[in-house]
Amino acid sequence: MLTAASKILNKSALATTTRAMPLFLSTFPSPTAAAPTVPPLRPPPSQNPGPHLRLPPPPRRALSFIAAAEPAGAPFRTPGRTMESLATSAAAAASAKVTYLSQRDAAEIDKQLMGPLGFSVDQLMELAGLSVAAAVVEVYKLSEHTRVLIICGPGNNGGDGLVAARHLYHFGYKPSVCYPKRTAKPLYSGLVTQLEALAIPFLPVEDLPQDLSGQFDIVIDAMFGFSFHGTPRPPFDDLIQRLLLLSVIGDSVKRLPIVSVDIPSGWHVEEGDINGGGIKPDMLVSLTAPKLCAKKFNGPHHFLGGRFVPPPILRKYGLELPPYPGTSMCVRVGKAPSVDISSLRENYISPELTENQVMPCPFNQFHRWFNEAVTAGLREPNAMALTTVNKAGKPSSRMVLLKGVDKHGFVWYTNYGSQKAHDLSENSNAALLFYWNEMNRQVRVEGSVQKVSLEESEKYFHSRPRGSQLGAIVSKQSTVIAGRDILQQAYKELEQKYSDGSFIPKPDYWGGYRLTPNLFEFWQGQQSRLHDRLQYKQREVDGGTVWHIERLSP
Ligand SMILES: NC(=O)C1=CN([C@@H]2O[C@H](COP(=O)(O)OP(=O)(O)OC[C@H]3O[C@@H](n4cnc5c(N)ncnc54)[C@H](OP(=O)(O)O)[C@@H]3O)[C@@H](O)[C@H]2O)[C@@H](O)CC1
Ligand SMILES: [K+]
Repeated sequence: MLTAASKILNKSALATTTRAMPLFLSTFPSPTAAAPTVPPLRPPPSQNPGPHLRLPPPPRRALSFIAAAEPAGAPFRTPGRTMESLATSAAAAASAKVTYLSQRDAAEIDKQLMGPLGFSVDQLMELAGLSVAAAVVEVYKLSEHTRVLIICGPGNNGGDGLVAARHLYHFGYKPSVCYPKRTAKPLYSGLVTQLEALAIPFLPVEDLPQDLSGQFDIVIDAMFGFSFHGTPRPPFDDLIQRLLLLSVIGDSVKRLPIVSVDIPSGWHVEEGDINGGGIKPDMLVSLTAPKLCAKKFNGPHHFLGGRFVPPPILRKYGLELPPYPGTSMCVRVGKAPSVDISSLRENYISPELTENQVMPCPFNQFHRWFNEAVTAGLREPNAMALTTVNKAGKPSSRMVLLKGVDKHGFVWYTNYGSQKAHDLSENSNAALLFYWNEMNRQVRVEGSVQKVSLEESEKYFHSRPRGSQLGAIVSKQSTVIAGRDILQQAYKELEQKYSDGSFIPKPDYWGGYRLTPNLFEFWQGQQSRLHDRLQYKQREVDGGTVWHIERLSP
């Protein structure tokens, strides 16, 4: 779904075969050659919403349930129904009110979902297990927590654990399952068969060591959910003892973390850990809505999963739940624990970047990585930090969007009155930085910057949505303004002026820049900080310019 420019460049990138790298590489075209117009480069458009689903009319009992639950009041907002930005939903989730369910209400909701509301147990279990796996991934990085033991009980809580095991396997973890009391129902035997097909080991209780921390990096407690009552019977009493042991082995940082599904097993569903002698999970993934015992959970990570609660249930039980971010299957309840910044570290696991794999031409190598970033579905892979330096040597950086790239350089558009424009008029040297976090990749580009032709700027300006065209006119970029309303007022006036759809002229103070590179560096994060850094620098050879590749120490 790349636009013309990148398609053309993709072709040239593809045409250049990967081969053993000679010391001196492809000739760089003269930067003085007339720069062609660079057609816009855009990340793929968001997916089409697709055809509207036509739902069959609900059965009569569904209608009566929904009608009974319907209040006369204002429309209800379903948590997670809107696609909020991560920032918006993280702020909303941290401050959201949360409703806690009694054991009776939890069981009743379960019945209504699987009765009048038309869900099947398989469906809900699949979504519940996926939520658990998604929450685990958010907190326990694969690189440090590969081996997961999932202890499954005899009911649906155990079923959630079996589903989570399958998803964790597909996410790259190494799950093992302890499932001592199997339920002879097709749903459960199907889940077991699915795990067996993935060669996931099923471990008998007798084969589990007393101290689980030597063999596993996480334990998922999927023994009992909201139907638990009394005190745990064998063999679960023994398994709970092993989880209890974990809280006394190692300190809170090194301890084997326990993730409880819906309820910490052995806890009273409403009262929680009554005698204080129960397990102390590090993470609780509440499903549908937290149960009353979750009020007593004081571990660092409380998540909510089960993104399927329809408005009739929300209304009937007056449920207030945090909004799910974006397309996520889970959301954190309350604030995230504060982190020690110095301890934040990622152990990168990536394919090696070697001299004989990279393209001889850095533009082609850039295109290869850019296309991979697009294919990986990264958000705004064309976002880049632009650093400029004024004549006094004072640097400044900001993010801008790459709008075109070819062998003449990297193009972006801005306001010619902005600070970066002032800096560039005094000093044409600049640096670009692309950071593709999810791929452990970074690309640095350095070079000199010139304005693109008026024709190129005009062409791009008129390819933008009309709202962006008006926004460019409204903003006298980097000047101090008294408030946001000034922008909104000016925008409104312009919107009115051009409401007939007439041509919006490009303002003189808006246009493009092109950075012509003299250096590229491709960085691939690796384990133990032994990162790959391949630098391309220009060299003069026989009157021509060639790119020379060197490996830099990480
Ligand atoms: N919408 C929702 O709500 C969704 C709910 N979902 C999930 O379902 C969970 C509820 O599942 P559930 O009702 O099957 O019961 P659950 O808690 O797994 O355990 C029951 C089993 O444990 C047994 N047992 C009980 N006490 C015991 C004891 N002291 N010692 C030993 N055994 C004991 C009991 O045996 P019994 O006592 O009846 O003989 C029975 O076999 C819920 O928490 C959530 O995880 C999701 O899948 C989807 C969406
Ligand atoms: K549990």
